[in-house]
Amino acid sequence: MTKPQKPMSARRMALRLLDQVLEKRCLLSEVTQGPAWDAMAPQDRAAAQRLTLDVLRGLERADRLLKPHLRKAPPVSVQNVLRLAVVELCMGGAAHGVVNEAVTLVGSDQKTRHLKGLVNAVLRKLVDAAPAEWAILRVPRLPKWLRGPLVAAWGGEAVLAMEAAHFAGAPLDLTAKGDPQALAEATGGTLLPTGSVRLSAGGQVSALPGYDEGTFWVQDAAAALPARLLNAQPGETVLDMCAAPGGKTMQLAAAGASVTALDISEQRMARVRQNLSRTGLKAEIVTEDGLEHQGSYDAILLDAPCSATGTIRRHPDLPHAREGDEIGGLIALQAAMLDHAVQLLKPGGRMVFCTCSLIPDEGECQVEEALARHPELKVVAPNLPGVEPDWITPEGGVRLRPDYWSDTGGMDGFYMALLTKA
Ligand SMILES: C[S@@+](CC[C@H](N)C(=O)[O-])C[C@H]1O[C@@H](n2cnc3c(N)ncnc32)[C@H](O)[C@@H]1O
Repeated sequence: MTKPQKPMSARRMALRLLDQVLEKRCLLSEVTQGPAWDAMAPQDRAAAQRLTLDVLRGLERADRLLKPHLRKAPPVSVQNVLRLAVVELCMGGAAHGVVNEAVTLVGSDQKTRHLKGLVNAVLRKLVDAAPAEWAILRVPRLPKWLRGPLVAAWGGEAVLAMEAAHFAGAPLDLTAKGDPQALAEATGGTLLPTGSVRLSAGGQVSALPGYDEGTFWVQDAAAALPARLLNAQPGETVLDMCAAPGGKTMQLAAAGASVTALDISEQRMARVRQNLSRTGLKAEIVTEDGLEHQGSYDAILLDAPCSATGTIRRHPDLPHAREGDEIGGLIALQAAMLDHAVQLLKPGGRMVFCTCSLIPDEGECQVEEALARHPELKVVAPNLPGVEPDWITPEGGVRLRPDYWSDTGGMDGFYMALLTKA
């Protein structure tokens, strides 16, 4: 009989995740699963995830602190041990424990054991001065593949502000199934002008009052706006054309609409089912390619697949795991889905097109081009509480950016437009 394996420690798992993101270019969501992950206690999984996110956000600073002490770059797995240790030291970790743990981690692998002395020496040199130096280094920059297009679209100053927002990370935003004021009071959160409830990050979501009863779900304040813009009415037939994991499906169902939640991915659809079951909300589930779907709806929400570059505050793995080469294909898919959604919409019906992208080709340009292809479409000016006049774009959509609301915790980058079909 094989002996059951001891669950991995949070640091060891964080290193494995960093290797997979930085070497194999996987997204964290693709690798935070599997037997080793499942075997860990929930608090260790949370700690591993937090350490990984901290290192990815601070990677540029960690490398700048390490560089003067490394004549030659060690193997990536050892670099990651050093990066993790530096980030922990600079974020207030106890020096003795952090250094010992790093040396132990390098020593436990036969291939890197010979580098224990180097790791010990480098970290001991950094222990005293690193935290103060860390604090004055520049805010980590986005990689070139993304920074270039963003500077072209929004200007250098705005991109610096976005990078500051990415580095700061994101608070925890909730959407209420019912009264948001009551949710804010029950959870001790702040009611935001757009109707979401904001809490500081770090708490255990499932321990919040009302979680088991399904009185809320986690959803960034920006991501909660497209469904509000669609303003589904009780009894209306609404298609959520890219539904998983279901944040917007739940909003539409909570509004009393008769919702069809469609997504191409069966695996992701499982999350929609879980979310609906926890919140006691109802939707018809269809697992299908949206481009093949047939039907006729009063309203459609098209939250199209995109580069997700608006979510880097919460997913700092994305700029490291991607290089932008998939964006051309995504833009073509978004346009095809928009065209198909127009066919599925009843005359007089309305549709929200949205993407969690910061790249105008996936937002503003899509709507401008759809208006040219479909003379029967018109943009309706948004009329939503909390939406500031500066956020409205020339073609009539809403542009949200991570550097907005900078004093109160920011928001994801998003684009959305409400369209009606004559
Ligand atoms: C941005 S996510 C949707 C997020 C979701 N609306 C929410 O609020 O929770 C995009 C989704 O599009 C789905 N998708 C990609 N291509 C699709 C297609 N051809 N038809 C339907 N869904 C598709 C992906 O599986 C993914 O779940």
